[in-house]
Amino acid sequence: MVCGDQVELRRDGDAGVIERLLPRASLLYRSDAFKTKAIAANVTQLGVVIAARPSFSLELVQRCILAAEDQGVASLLILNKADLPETDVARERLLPLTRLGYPLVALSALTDVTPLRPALQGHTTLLIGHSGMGKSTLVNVLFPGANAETAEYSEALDSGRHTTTHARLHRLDATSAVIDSPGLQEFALQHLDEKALAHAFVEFRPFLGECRFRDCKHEVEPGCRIRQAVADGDIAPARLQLFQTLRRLQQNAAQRL
Ligand SMILES: Nc1nc2c(ncn2[C@@H]2O[C@H](COP(=O)(O)OP(=O)(O)OP(=O)(O)O)[C@@H](O)[C@H]2O)c(=O)[nH]1
Ligand SMILES: [Zn+2]
Repeated sequence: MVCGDQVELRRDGDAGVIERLLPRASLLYRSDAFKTKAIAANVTQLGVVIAARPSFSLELVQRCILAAEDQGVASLLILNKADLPETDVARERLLPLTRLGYPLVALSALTDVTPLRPALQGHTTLLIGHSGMGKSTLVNVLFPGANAETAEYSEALDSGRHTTTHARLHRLDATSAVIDSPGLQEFALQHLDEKALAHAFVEFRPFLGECRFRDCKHEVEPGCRIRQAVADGDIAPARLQLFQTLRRLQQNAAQRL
């Protein structure tokens, strides 16, 4: 069982006995060099916490979104530290994603998180963010008393305590919740095969299955519909490049097994 799972309980005096694990609407995975492990179930929205400072990796943000897409989970860009003057630059760097339709909410966790609240409504949101983006600050403001570890504690995590981190679900109201997982910076992607990976790129979807060759790698093959879409301006070249990078990584991972 993982965080976010839903179960049927049977009452047994003061206790409850888990009778049945209900089917999962989604399941997200984390991974290290050795294995891939389920981290949270039934997430309906991924909240990627980003900030202008320290600088963030656009590739990492995209990898998280792709893992979510694979599970049919929506993504929300949470641009924190909006008080920083470099925020406009960060917003511009995110244009390739907002253009694809991923919503962006800018806020400053230090001063006011209200811009975020409507976006959390009705969702089970899993927060993810690279160290220093302010995810813990945000969780602490949303859930006073939850005591999410801020910077000092995370450094202890980096010194070899990764395995003890686990996800925790905080309820906002009857239909909304936020899952935080200390130390979680990335989801696993390498378990996706080539087809699933291509499908995770939302803008590829209308063209998939339309290449001349069924096993087209969208590389040099004639009649490639995806490369045609890039030429037509329907797919950004950088996104196809990211796909190729991840496809090769995934191929190498498969060969190692
Ligand atoms: N200027 C500004 N600083 C912020 C904001 N939110 C958080 N910070 C600062 O950013 C730093 C990192 O915040 P944390 O909440 O510890 O970051 P985190 O993303 O949880 O990082 P880890 O704990 O390392 O995983 C701290 O010094 C915060 O005070 C904000 O809205 N504006
Ligand atoms: Zn193709």
